Amino acid sequence: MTSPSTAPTLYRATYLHTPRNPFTHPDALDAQSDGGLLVQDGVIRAAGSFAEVRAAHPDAPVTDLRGGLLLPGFIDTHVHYPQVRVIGGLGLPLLDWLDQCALPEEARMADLAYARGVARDFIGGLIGAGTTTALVFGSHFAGAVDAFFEEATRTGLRAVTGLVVSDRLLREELHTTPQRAYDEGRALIERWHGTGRALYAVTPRFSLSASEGILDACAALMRDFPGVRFTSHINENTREIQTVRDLFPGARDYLDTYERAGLVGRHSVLAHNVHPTDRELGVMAAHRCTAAHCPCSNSALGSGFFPLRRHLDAGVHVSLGSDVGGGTGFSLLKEGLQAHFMQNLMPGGVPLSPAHLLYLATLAGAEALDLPHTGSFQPGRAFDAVHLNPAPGTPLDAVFRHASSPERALAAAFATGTPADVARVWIGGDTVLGG
Ligand SMILES: Nc1nc2[nH]cnc2c(=O)[nH]1
Ligand SMILES: [Zn+2]
Repeated sequence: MTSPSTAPTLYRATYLHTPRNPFTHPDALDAQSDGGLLVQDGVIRAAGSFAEVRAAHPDAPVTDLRGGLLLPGFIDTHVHYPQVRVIGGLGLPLLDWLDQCALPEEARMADLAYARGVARDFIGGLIGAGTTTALVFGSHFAGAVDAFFEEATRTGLRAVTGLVVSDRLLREELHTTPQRAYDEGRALIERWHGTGRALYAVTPRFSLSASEGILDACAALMRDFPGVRFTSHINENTREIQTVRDLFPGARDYLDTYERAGLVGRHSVLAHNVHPTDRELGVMAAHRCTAAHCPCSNSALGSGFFPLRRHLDAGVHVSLGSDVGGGTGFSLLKEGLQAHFMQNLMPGGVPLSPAHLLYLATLAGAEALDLPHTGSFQPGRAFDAVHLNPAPGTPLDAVFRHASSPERALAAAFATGTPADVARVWIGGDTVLGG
């Protein structure tokens, strides 16, 4: 039995979205300076100019959002739940930062009451930045992962997450065994995968902290529960890469440590990939897996410049991640700007237009996570949206009021927008912030 329909709403706004990929389609950006989106039961039913949608739906009540910009909700494809309270540990390279900043805090997640508070801080931060879907690196503790799914359910966030598993070289209290990794993962999958908006992601932390046995346990979960997603880290830092080489002498490269276990596929999202080989890029493209680019983190931890051109030339799908707390905050506007800066500064960088940045922050994530009902404003998709409406008197407000085109306003939103400019957020048609 389907539930009865609710009344439609016609949103009137300057809106922009990328129904296509601007790296392959030159006219990918759809910008409506006076646009209309008809939403019913959380789904976009009609989209276009306000005049056109109005004419077809003369009786729908109108919500007037003019004055700001309406964008699809942001999709963050790499962000760590237990690290929200340690954002800002600047000045350390990856392995020192893990030892000194991240892992001591992650050990605190053993305490369920603590974890519940962190889950609130974390999801509040995501939604406050306009993020409506996230692939979230979970906790090493199953209770903390439960707490996360509960908070995601309460808030309405579309969340893909799972138990983080490791069995070497971290801290003793963060280690598990292959059998426990499988058993706890299985219980979490059965409880949460496909429940409401929640999906499960099998998550070995990185090969550096994983034996072959634990990677095999991850592969067993992927085999036994088709449809769960996979995420981990790869090729982030040169010292990390050398250590992985030493730990897996039989592997051709870092990717091969995952590939041999059968963990590289259409539902795999590998974060960073700052230092890939050509072989790795070729295999990632062949398996249609995604590289999650985290430019603020790569800058803060000094990991390096992401070779976007090589990914695109090889045909590897790329999405965006904030990588909180190696990253510096939840805003995908800031990540887009930092990606733009880094591509500008590196030899052979890819010039990124506002359309590229919007795509990376929205549809690219939907494609990475295989969530075709999110990521753009095409009719049939869920109404996941963020309304940027800067306070009067702010520089972004001045640009918005004088912008010569919606695309200019979009560029300014990436250049100077922050969570303070997020006025309202919807997920599946429900207002989850503001309103
Ligand atoms: N940036 C980052 N890289 C990692 N590699 C393994 N764990 C982490 C983490 O927490 N953050
Ligand atoms: Zn990470």
